[in-house]
Amino acid sequence: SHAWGYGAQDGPEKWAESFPVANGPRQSPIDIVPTQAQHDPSLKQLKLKYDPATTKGILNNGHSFQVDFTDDDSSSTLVGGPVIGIYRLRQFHFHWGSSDDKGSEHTIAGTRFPCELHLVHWNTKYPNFGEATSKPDGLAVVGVFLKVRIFSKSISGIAVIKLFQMMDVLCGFVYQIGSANPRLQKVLDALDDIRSKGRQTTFSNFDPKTLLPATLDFWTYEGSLTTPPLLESVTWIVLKDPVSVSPAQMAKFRSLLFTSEGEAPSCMVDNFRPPQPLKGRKVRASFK
Ligand SMILES: NS(=O)(=O)c1ccc(C(=O)NCc2ccc(F)cc2F)cc1
Repeated sequence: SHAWGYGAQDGPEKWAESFPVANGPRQSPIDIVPTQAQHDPSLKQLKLKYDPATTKGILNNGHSFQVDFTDDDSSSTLVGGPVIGIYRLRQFHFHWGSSDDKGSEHTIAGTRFPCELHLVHWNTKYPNFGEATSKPDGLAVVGVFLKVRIFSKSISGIAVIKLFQMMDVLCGFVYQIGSANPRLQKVLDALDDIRSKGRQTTFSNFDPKTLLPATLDFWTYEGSLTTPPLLESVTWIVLKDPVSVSPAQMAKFRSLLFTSEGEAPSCMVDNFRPPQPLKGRKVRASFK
């Protein structure tokens, strides 16, 4: 059966048994080595136009949770960057770890982030998402790293931290200075209603643009879905700049379950595939 997961019996090391493309020439994710990426001045600016009214709902699919969008018109699209044509937003979802030292799928020179956001788009030259998933230029996924920051302000903040740490020693109290991402919070607040696999709830009027960093500098390469069926149909667009997330917000991701109600509960954590062989592929950078 095609049942797959992230455990020892059904995880990424076992996927090739049911999905032989797992050992294909353009698998994702990969380790991105910035010094080996080539700046390509012909890459266009990435243009993301999202209409919050296309937000359809939020679902725990047993591997991650996703926010789905209506894609029967081109209200929410990706154009430019490395792609030709118009790609429609289908859904976004995340991959995360059981602790802050892992969780992302792509890595940057071996650095792993606690979480990675994927915004999934499909090429409107094909009739629908399902058709597009089997074409070499069918999908475009924007990857965004989430980074836990203790303090997101300037260097003076570090001085403040030093002061607090001294005070900390003196007063023995623990503080957590703003690293929470307020835009992410609306998504995380919906998770209480979709704790188990198969649960879905209403979710509306959300603009995914609010989850993106200030600059859309990116690396791009030709790859695949990072979960079975691992189809080699994705143009990956991985943003250079991370967005912030707090430890408390990470705990919220980790409160979800892989399992359905009634099954023995299994925490939804470490739902990431490790980096795959580059096999001669070139990674291009949109920035110097
Ligand atoms: N993590 S990722 O961004 O690479 C990713 C994005 C989408 C999917 C997906 O839609 N899978 C289900 C699915 C649904 C329909 C279909 F035709 C094919 C298909 F893979 C899987 C992985």
